[in-house]
Amino acid sequence: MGVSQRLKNRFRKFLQRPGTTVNLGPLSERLGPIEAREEALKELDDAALTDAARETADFTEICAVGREAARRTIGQRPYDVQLLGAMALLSGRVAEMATGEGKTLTATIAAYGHTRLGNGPVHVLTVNDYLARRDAEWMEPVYNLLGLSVGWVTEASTQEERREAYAADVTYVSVSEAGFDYLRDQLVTDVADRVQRELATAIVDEADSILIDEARVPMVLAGSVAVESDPVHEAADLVKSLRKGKDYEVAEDGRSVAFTEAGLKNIEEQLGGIDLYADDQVEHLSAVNVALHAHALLRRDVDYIVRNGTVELIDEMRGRVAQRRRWPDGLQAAVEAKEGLSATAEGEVLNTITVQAYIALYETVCGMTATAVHVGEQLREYFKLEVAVVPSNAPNIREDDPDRIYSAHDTRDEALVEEIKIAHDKGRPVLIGTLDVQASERLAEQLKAVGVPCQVLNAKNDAEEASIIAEAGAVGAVTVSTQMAGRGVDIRLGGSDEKDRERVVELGGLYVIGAGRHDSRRVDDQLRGRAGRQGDPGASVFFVSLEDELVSRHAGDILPGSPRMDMDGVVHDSQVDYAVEHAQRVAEGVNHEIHRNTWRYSVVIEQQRLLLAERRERLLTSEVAAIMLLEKSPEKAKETDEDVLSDSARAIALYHLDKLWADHLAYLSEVREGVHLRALGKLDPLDEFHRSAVPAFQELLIQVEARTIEAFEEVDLSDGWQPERSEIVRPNATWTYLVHDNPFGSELDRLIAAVGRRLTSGG
Ligand SMILES: Nc1ncnc2c1ncn2[C@@H]1O[C@H](COP(=O)(O)OP(=O)(O)OP(=O)(O)O)[C@@H](O)[C@H]1O
Repeated sequence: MGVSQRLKNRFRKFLQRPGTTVNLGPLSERLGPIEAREEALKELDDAALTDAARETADFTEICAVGREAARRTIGQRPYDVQLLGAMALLSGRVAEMATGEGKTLTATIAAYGHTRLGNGPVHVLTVNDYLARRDAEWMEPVYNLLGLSVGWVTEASTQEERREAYAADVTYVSVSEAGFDYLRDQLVTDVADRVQRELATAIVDEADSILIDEARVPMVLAGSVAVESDPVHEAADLVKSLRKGKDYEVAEDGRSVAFTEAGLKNIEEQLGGIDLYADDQVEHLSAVNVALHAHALLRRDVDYIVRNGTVELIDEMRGRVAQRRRWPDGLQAAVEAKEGLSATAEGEVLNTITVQAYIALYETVCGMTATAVHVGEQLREYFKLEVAVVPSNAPNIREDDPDRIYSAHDTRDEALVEEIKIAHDKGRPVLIGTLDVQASERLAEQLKAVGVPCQVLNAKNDAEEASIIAEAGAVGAVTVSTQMAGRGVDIRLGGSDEKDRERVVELGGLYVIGAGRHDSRRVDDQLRGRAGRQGDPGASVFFVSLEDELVSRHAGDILPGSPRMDMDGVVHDSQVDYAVEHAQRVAEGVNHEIHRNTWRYSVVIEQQRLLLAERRERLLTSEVAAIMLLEKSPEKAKETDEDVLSDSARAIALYHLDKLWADHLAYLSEVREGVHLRALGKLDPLDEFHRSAVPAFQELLIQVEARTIEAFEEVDLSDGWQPERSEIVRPNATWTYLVHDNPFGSELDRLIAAVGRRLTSGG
């Protein structure tokens, strides 16, 4: 039986797998013809191969040529499953491929293919700068032999470097840098200042993470304006002296906190005897509520760390510092105040777009990840993307043990340390995934106490994390990592050079232990996937405590009072197993609901953005503004020199369009918060939002014209067009950031909750 036949048999099994929505059968039929081309392509010299690469526009030939180019340049002949993945990407799917299957090379063949199919330029969107650069540099020889240029962008790239990178056929860039570049390009007043070309094809790496988990994250471009004093910052001092249980109560789920009557009175007195619920005290009420949240619910070293005098957020999903992320402004300031730091400049928001809306701007989207099936439905709902499950190259022989569940943290931690020590004493490499930085550090201490040295990979040393994780498979290595730190880096058995591979194989391969289940099964699966790559031996297990936040928050009420345990304190109780699974499902459901809600609100904004972008493009690249002025302000327009009219009309119209859009975005976010108040009056908040957003946008379009005419009539054009003499002052400095999820809902949600509590308690 030939290789292709064996693979076909395995594919057949795969095609029956539930959740597989795309039939890979027809694509796998091409593997034979691809292989049949191999010998002939090997005969070609490099120049002839490049010529061949430039000629084809057919899946079979694209894969055959791509395979030969990879073999020749980086010495890796793409496996059949990689070609199958590449074809899935070429047909606009999300390919699910296990960790270590070689998605980087798969994406390269797909990127090449997309350019051949006329879908270029191609952006490969990564989760971080490190991977953008690494993958572009690694794959460059392959691209070059295929006759393509490749570029990469990181946060440190200059304008010129960015423009050059985007001019390449294929560009590797983190999704946030790409989004920021888009936002900046939307504000240029000269076409030549743009860095990106059209958004044609996006190949999304770690697709579930970017398309689902990060989807609702707004990317923000702000311009410098003076920092105003922030009442929230002042409120931080007020809440410092409050005590839990007396002045405030934290809800069991740890996600909300409310003042007690005594606490409120205390605050009201400190504020000089005001009534916080009086109509004119809304700002104070909201400020002290936010301050209380920062004080009582956000934990240093779990939710954020303080480094170099600033608050840096820890990304819940990845457990590492989220670069340049902020909470919504009030909350960020409250946490800064809590830590005694001065508030960072806030600036005026010039433009913002969510990751999801940015991705939607591409003509063609496809992606790859190890964990797509679980979010298959959402990928279809939000991006019309289907998942294609690509079988692994070698069968997965990793042993996934059932969870070990303990009733309390103490017993769990003891057992966990013991388990690590036993494996370590034999020399078996162990990778432990913890839920947060604090847990990592606590575990490291506990391991040290029993004489087990370990490497801690967390938010605080992310610069080195790639090289540390690369060695996590070495003999005796113990690596403690917060969730997905170091993602995308290969863990080879026996160390990165595979020096002691045989010994580690004998020991059973990499042992992955989760110190608690994550909020999503996908993240658990990603952790497990660290072991058992390419048919390597390996094992995984999760050590769960019933005191873990996930379990107590979402399944506290269905846990049996006294679960059955064995002598070692391990719980053996089907009801408990069920509760743990249930807790994770609930957490996933909550996240999905939040995502859907944000999305429903953003649909109308995104339609408006597209309309506005079209209008802006016309202003920027044609004479529509001048023509409009000739009609609406004929006297002055006619007596103005043609070039001066063209320049001034364009600049003035663009300025007002951008300014009005920024104001519109601010207005919409106010409306969005405000509509929740109206929700109390039983109106549908989404309808209400539309009722405000639609006319406001129509008004904006009218205003752009009106203000342009007005400004044109006022400006002195006697010495030509001199922007500095006009009212047009564009921000001289801009910066970008991501808005982190507000973990507690919007400020107004909380306010309503607080008001609601007060009403229901008869206050
Ligand atoms: N066809 C091939 N032949 C030999 N080695 C390969 C081949 N394809 C990929 N590799 C190697 O496999 C390793 C994993 O590749 P890669 O990092 O692209 O995997 P991945 O699927 O992206 O994994 P992750 O999910 O961790 O990001 C790399 O070291 C790469 O060099």
